[in-house]
Amino acid sequence: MLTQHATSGEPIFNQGVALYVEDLKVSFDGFQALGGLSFTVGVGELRCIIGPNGAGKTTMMDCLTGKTRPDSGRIYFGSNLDLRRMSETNIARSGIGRKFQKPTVFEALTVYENLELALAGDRRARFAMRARLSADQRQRLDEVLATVHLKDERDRTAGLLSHGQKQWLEIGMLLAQDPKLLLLDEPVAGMTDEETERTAELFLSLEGKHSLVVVEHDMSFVGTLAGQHRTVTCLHQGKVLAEGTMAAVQSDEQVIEVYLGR
Ligand SMILES: Nc1ncnc2c1ncn2[C@@H]1O[C@H](COP(=O)(O)OP(=O)(O)OP(=O)(O)O)[C@@H](O)[C@H]1O
Repeated sequence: MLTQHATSGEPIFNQGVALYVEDLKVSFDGFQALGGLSFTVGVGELRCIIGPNGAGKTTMMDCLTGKTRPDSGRIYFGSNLDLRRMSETNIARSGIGRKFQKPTVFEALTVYENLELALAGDRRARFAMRARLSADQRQRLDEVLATVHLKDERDRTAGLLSHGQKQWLEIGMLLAQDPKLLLLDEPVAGMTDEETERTAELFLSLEGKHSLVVVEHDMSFVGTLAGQHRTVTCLHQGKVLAEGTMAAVQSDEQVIEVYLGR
């Protein structure tokens, strides 16, 4: 790890680590939401984070995006960027995209127009016109449409999409900006079983091209994502309680005690 870290620019992934979190602590009015959280996510890794309500998952995501400032600890993106010293804007520009639980697409615009806005980078820019896109950009959006299963809905008003399709559109809006790290907060909440399955396929198809951190309570979805080999991290009281394969975490006595139940 370098001793001098930058506060803007692109992450350098020369050590195979996309995200490095060490001993992160956050308190709200004396209540400790994160109590020494440490974990790393590899470049191109798909990592699921689970844990009971109040475990600190959202607070952790808020620290990664600069929304919440930790009291102490370290967060590095790549080997060079010190996220604790970066503004929310610079963190987003460096390639960290976050999707919140509730979709926030522009309902009155078409699917394609939503993607155009995302590509423009500034979601307030309501005048991003199709004609202004370069051939490369149009190709990129076509690829995104295919990736998020919305090719046939391209000219549909976003407000008319199903809940699952709106979630995919929002993921597409993130992908339009080609983030290196995607943070996804309860992405399948409220989805039908079929939509959930397709979302798992989508995330698995993104593995390797992006690093993904998925916070989710739906254990069957987490099981599909984790398969036999990927790492799952279980948080409890603002710390890592257990980390390992799905099978290992699911059979961990402490995880059963505080989260999965008997
Ligand atoms: N702004 C805040 N002010 C005070 N307490 C907060 C604040 N944000 C979070 N907390 C508390 O910190 C703890 C961790 O909350 P957090 O939302 O990070 O948990 P979580 O793991 O995301 O839970 P859930 O699964 O319910 O979303 C909770 O006890 C919560 O009440």
